[in-house]
Amino acid sequence: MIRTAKRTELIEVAQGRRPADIVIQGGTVANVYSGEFLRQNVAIYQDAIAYVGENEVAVDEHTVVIDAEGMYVSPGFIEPHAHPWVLYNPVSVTAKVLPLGTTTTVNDNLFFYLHFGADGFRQLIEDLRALPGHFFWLVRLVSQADFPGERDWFHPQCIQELLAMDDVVGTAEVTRWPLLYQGDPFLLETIEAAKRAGKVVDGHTAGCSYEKLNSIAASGVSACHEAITAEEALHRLRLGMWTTLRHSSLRPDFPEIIRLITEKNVSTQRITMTVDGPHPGFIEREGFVDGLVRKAVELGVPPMTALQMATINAATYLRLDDEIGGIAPGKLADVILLPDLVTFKPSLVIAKGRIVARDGELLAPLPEIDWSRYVSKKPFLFAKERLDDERLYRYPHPKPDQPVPVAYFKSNVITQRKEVALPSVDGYADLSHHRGLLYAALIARNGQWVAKAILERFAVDIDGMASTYNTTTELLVIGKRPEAMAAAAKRVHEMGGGIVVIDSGRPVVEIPLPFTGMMTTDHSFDTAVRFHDELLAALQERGFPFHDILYTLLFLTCDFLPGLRLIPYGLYDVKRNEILLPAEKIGEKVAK
Ligand SMILES: Nc1ncnc2[nH]cnc12
Repeated sequence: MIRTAKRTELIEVAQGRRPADIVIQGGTVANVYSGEFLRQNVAIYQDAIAYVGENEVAVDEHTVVIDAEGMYVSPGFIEPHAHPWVLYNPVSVTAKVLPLGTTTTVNDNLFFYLHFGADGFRQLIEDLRALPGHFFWLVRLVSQADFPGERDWFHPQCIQELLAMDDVVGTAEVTRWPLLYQGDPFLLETIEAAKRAGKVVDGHTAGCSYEKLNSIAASGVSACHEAITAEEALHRLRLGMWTTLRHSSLRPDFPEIIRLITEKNVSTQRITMTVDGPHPGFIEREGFVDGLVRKAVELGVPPMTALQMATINAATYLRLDDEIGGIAPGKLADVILLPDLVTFKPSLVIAKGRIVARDGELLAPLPEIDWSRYVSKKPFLFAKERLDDERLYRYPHPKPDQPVPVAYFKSNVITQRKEVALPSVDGYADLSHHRGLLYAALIARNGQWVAKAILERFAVDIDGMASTYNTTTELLVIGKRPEAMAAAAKRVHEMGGGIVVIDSGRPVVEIPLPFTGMMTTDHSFDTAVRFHDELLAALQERGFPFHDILYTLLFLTCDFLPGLRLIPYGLYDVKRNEILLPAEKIGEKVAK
């Protein structure tokens, strides 16, 4: 990491021979190394901490002296597993969470890499270096929905070149973890290379048994955030993995999982926490890492332990503890002032030695990003009129005596295969007598294929909606009326990506997402919150029975969660690893 303060100068400040830039006086320092709270002064010089102790340090007329009487002085929070694309974008989410005390985020690169490749992603890394706070990356090794050419796109050389960058601290979660279990050579070689480069290997072992976790640990995975019970978390801890406790909008699991600490009496040294890319409304109402600390303490975790998990533990896992994660001389000056250890809402945030936020207000300037670099000039490679063809959305059903596999939503993101007998009209399934069944189609943005499914228990009364917000970022279209589905799909096509809901022939929700089809280019976080809240309300009014619509859309097209999914190869049964209905080529017959 780059530090501008020279060590010789830090030594001079520590000895009172050079004035500090910032002095925080009279506060109680949370020493996350020793686990003590100590009444001490902290001196900052340029971007680093120079002194922590009881002495008065040298000041001059330029020194900012902060009276921290009655306050706790804590290291800035670290989010070790962020997904900066949930309608918000890297800039707007940083603007939101920095004033909440999160001075470091470590971010998944999935959609940036999928859309821009290694060169474009490198450009984005450079553009985002101007963000206040620290913005690190984890790089994906595979996508979340296999597609033809995936292995060429995620080329070992590209990945290894990215891993050589200082901004990249490791490899990102491999959601298709059975590949690791089977010892996939590309993954194992890249993991080995990452380790040789001193980087971490983030994991994603949802639903993995203790026995199978042994193989995953053996493959080199160093952390996992997918435990949903205290027992599962303990398995990961015992097998030497850094265990990241998750409390997210999709899975607010702390009340259960925190029992790892409050009941099982384990060492917390290798436990960290994540909000795992929550939807914007969740951050608005529950906070970010501050919210995790608050919740953990509310559930009985001692405040020091919660602070350690949110700071030094994360930094140590990330191999950044020589630079960040604690308040000590020589470390980068990421410091927050907390009026109490209940709300954990900082009144002042210092990142890299600069005051970047006060009382929840961002003070630091945001970088001017030239978004036109990242907004595709041709988000769809076919004319929108093609989307009028209703056969794109109808499910083929040439043999009415045989049942049709239906994806039944058991929960927000888990589906179950059901076999349903349906009538057939002109070779297509007729859903008109089955309230609750919907058509779903995933249409390639290049206009070459469409994958189809029938859904149950999504939103019974939805006429039509379309969304590039899904893990393929292709055009996902859902509804009970093909003409409304076509209208929604065409509107998303016109917007160059986004989400549209059509009811009774008119749009009731329109969310433009020109940045990869997942994000706005708006620097205002409030815009993302408004979009999210409108979408969830519109869907719930139309029968959506769950709490997190964005994750339902995101994962309907993934290839790793049970049971039926729409992926570029077709309708996919994940457990059986079987394509039940191959994607149709969109030829002259279907789309003229
Ligand atoms: N696996 C994942 N992919 C995309 N966004 C996410 N947010 C949380 N988990 C995610």
